[in-house]
Amino acid sequence: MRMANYTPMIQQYLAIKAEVPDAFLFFRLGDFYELFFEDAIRASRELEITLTGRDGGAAEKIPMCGVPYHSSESYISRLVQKGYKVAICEQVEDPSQAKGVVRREIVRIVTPGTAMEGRTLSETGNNFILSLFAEEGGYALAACDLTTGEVYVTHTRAGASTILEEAGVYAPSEVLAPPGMVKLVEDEAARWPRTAVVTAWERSADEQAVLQFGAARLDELPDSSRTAVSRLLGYLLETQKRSLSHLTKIKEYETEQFMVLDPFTRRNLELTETVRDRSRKGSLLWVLDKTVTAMGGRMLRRWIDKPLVQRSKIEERLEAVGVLNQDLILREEIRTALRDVYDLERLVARICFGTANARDLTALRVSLEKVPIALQLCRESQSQTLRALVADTDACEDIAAWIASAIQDEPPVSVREGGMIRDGYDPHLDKLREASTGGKQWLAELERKEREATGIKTLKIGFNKVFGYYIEVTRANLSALPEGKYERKQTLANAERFVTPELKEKEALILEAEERMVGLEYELFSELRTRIAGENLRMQKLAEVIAALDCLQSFAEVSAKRQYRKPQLTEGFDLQIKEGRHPVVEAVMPGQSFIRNDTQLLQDRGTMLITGPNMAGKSTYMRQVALIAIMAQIGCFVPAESASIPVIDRVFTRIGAADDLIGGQSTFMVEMMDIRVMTERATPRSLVIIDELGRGTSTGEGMAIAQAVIEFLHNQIGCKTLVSTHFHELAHLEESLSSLRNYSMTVKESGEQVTFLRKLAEGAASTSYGIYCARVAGLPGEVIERAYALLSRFERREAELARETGPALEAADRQEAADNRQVKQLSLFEQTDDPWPREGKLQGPTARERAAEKGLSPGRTKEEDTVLPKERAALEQIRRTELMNMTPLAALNFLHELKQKLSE
Ligand SMILES: Nc1ncnc2c1ncn2[C@@H]1O[C@H](COP(=O)(O)OP(=O)(O)OP(=O)(O)O)[C@@H](O)[C@H]1O
Repeated sequence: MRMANYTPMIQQYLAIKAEVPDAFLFFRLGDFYELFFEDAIRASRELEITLTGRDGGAAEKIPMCGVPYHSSESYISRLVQKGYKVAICEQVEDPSQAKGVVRREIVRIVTPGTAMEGRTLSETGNNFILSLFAEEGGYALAACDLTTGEVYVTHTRAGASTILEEAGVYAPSEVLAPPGMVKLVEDEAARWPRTAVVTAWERSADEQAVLQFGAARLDELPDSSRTAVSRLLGYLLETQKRSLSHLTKIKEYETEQFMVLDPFTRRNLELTETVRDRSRKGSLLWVLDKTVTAMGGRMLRRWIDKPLVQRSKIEERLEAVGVLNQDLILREEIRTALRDVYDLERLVARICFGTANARDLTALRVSLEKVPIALQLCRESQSQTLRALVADTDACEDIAAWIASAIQDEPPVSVREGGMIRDGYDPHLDKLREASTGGKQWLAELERKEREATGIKTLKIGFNKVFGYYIEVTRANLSALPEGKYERKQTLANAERFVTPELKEKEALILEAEERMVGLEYELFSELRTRIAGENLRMQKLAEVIAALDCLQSFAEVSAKRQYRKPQLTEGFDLQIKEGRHPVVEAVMPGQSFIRNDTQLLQDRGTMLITGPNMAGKSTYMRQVALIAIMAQIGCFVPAESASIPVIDRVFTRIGAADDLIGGQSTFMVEMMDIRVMTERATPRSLVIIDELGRGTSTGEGMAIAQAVIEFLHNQIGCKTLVSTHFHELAHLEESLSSLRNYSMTVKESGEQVTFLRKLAEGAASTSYGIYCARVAGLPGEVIERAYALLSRFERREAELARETGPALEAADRQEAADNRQVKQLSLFEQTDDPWPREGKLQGPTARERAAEKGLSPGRTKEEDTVLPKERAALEQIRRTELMNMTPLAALNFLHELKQKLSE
């Protein structure tokens, strides 16, 4: 690009654009923001706006597109929502005063993590920007929501995966990372619930950090956390280019202070959004959220994201929920008072940011006026927790009074056109107002006098922006106007407009008063806004109390509405639930149709192996146990008649296999990686849930892996474990693993009909009803009959074979297991830094290989010798196919293929 040829303005553009190569530059030109060159081409595509060209001094026209200044916000937020950054470049001097090109500067860079308004923000969710930092032996994370002023920081020695896992909990929209970590973060971010822009960033703002948070506070933080905060602030200041006075408080926490829930578990349990369409509806949050304030809604989500592990803290919450649950009137009064409380956190942030208008101040006043009622209700309540929560709370009544005395009840949106400040607030403003009102009276009087003097009844005095005040006379009456005194200003179709020296003189006075009034109002408003901004810490504290109160009442409300019961927290091992229900499945089912089930995970029976056909309710049951534990630890009542829950340090789930295809890895590989993480991290205080382990590989291998994993969890870790499997052959484990118990989801068979009872019973299921499911899915009778015939033949063969070779095989297996268990299991889940363990390590010898070594042929039975190979293949295909996951069309195609193969 040859700069020399460009006009001075384009040269200015290029110089500014060089400062922000990774952002769209919105370049202010009069009433438009213009984009040029590559930015224009891309923006026209992204925003669907017309691309034009402009002469810029070079031979070819420069690509250009633009958006009007007054509607720019929606365009900016559309780009930001798509993950782009937008730099806003304004004219910073009065064009009429400028010599040469008007001076322009970037006044703010809006990025996904720093958007203060627009569609990027949801009212019920935070918008976090994260800063990660790594140094030898430690990792730190600082998180900030600029719209609410929250800043959190944590650090860990546990490794990158722990900090990345923690990062995911924030569902950030933007992450700053040291250049060396960017790739790692991007890979991890692919699993997060929302898209995050990852920026390489290393510039710190150490001095500003001291000013912002105080040296003493920063000194308390570990070095790595301090750097993460400082870099975050550096980025915020560089992009926002303004005061961030609402960022004052850093909240530090340890990851171990909360129950650990890895990203898979969060998703699988559908804590805040569903797996299928990522909607809030259908999630645990959706059921539990009865909050009435925006900040309560956000806090509830954080509570669900981070269940507590400190029993006393959980019990504090449960105590308040208990009182509010019992006392309907108190709960209703609190809800009513809170309903009128606006989003204090975001109001305060806008006030500090300097973007709040008079309506925001009114909203703050209305909110603050309701707060004392809510606080008083808590103070007088039976709940120790509620009383402690509000004990030292400052209701900020003085701030409400300031606003009440200054701001009109219904002020305009604009802060530049007056009409915001009350009479009596400022003597000078009152004087100007009097002058202006006096002037208007004078005009009315003049109109009356002129009508009298001329005898023209329709004569009137009006105002427009170009000519100011004028006297208007219709054409028909012009002749009645005396000569000399009236100066013609404007001619309309059937009227003429005049001015008189007297009118001109008064006009100057009136307009000057109005201009000064508007200016003065803005000054008074800004001064008040700044004064309130200075009190942000007090208001942020209050907002937090209100949010917590809202969450507690929300738990109480939902617990009362859905007949949840208070769980008993314990320090022991045993987890017992009587008549438990799944909170979400129950909520979407009509009436009382959800079938309740008990759970007993005790010291001597801590592993439940659940068999049962597809659709019997195994997954629902296992999730229900995890959700009840989580609900208890966030301090909510639980959907059960009674529940005794030991504090659980981590819930690990592996549920469902179809939707975890990341980076081209097979579902099975993903499953094995998850299992590896689990074997590394689970402790005796963990709850492990594994659904359909090993279904992604061949039956023999799948079963072998399932058994090895169950044995490992049972023998090496001793955690509470729920496993569902379609390998009903695994039921024999009950004999060798002392704490394992078989359960099944019962079904009722009558004739050819199978009814799912959804009731858990002790003992294993005898069959998996796969072919029954195939029938329900609509496969033709011919195939079903053939499948049943083959199955019974296989079962006969199996029984015969077991009689013939069973004792020898079992003895060989037992011997081999005894010899190799330790070695194999350890190599299977060997701790390694390699995130993708090599296949050899994962799989171990197959049943077939082992059998071959021993000269046996368990994988190739007599059945295989008697059944035609193509029938065998077809049968295997039916066995492996997940019919319930198929569309009717896919099932039909599948059938068609089968039939073709069989008739070949
Ligand atoms: N306790 C219950 N009471 C009433 N309905 C239930 C219950 N449990 C499950 N269901 C219903 O049964 C359906 C199937 O349950 P679930 O997915 O848990 O079965 P599953 O045994 O895990 O089957 P699959 O192995 O095919 O995943 C659920 O969608 C739910 O509607």
